[in-house]
Amino acid sequence: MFLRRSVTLAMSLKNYSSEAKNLVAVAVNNQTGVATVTLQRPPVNSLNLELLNELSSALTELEEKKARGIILKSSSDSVFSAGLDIHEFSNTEEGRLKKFWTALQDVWIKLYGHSAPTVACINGHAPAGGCLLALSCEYRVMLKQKTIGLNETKLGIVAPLWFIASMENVIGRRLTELSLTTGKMYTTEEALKIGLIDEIAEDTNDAVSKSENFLKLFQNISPFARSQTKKFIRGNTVQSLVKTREADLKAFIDDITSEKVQKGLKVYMESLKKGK
Ligand SMILES: CCCC/C=C/CC(=O)SCCNC(=O)CCNC(=O)[C@H](O)C(C)(C)COP(=O)(O)OP(=O)(O)OC[C@H]1O[C@@H](n2cnc3c(N)ncnc32)[C@H](O)[C@@H]1OP(=O)(O)O
Repeated sequence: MFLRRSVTLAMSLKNYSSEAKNLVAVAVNNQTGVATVTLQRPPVNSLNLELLNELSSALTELEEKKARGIILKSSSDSVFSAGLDIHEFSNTEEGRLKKFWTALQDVWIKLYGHSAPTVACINGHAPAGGCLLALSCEYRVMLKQKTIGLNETKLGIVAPLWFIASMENVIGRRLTELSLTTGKMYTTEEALKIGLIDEIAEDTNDAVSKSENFLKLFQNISPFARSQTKKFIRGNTVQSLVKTREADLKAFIDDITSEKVQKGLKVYMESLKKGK
């Protein structure tokens, strides 16, 4: 019965792009029903509106098709995701800004509360929004010699409450406060020490295999019992954004379009380019 469902899943999943480019690829293993969702927007998988929309559709379809697990990874071995595409912030066209933030909220709500067990296979650096995606999963395997963290204060911006909650639910309030206020980027080894990640991998193959091993823990667990338990544990966090989406969107638009933040972002982008 399970095998039949898996085959259906594999056959019905398509590439998630409404455009010519595919920014997110989904591959489902016929035997296990586990989906590998790969971010593929070179050079750094920065999250723009189109990528977020594709990721959101992929997560919906994997929910509908009852995927048995999700591994979220990058097509690059260097960067998992550089976080939100900073170019979206300088686009002050309000219509697009609204769609962009709403798409990010959608992705977070779907990923954080997904019925399937989720693993972030962090095969590269994961600052800011990249770290948020990883924190939204249930388990994190990260390549050695990379960095991860919520560094928003370094850009002169304030991480929304749901970014903060995502970290707090993993490493606790004290460390979250220190991490966010200082905009700390942790090395892989430091991240393991504080519980921000669960395992270190030598390379991407090793990371995928460790991610698959985590998902094997659920082979003999009822998917219903597992996902309901996850819902009980994560439900309040998800609801806190669901109930305040409009206010959160307004706060984002007000913050990001302010002259002070725009100036700071310009300086940050220049420093990124100089850092080459
Ligand atoms: C008020 C509401 C709160 C909003 C919340 C925001 C959360 C966010 O996610 S903000 C985004 C924060 N992200 C970062 O600070 C990451 C910045 N990037 C890096 O640190 C590095 O790029 C990297 C460690 C991820 C990768 O380093 P690497 O040496 O491999 O690549 P680079 O040469 O630095 O970058 C290549 C290329 O990509 C551009 N770029 C990098 N990050 C972003 C980004 N987040 N958005 C847009 N573009 C990005 C970088 O400028 C380079 O472009 P050029 O080749 O044109 O110079």
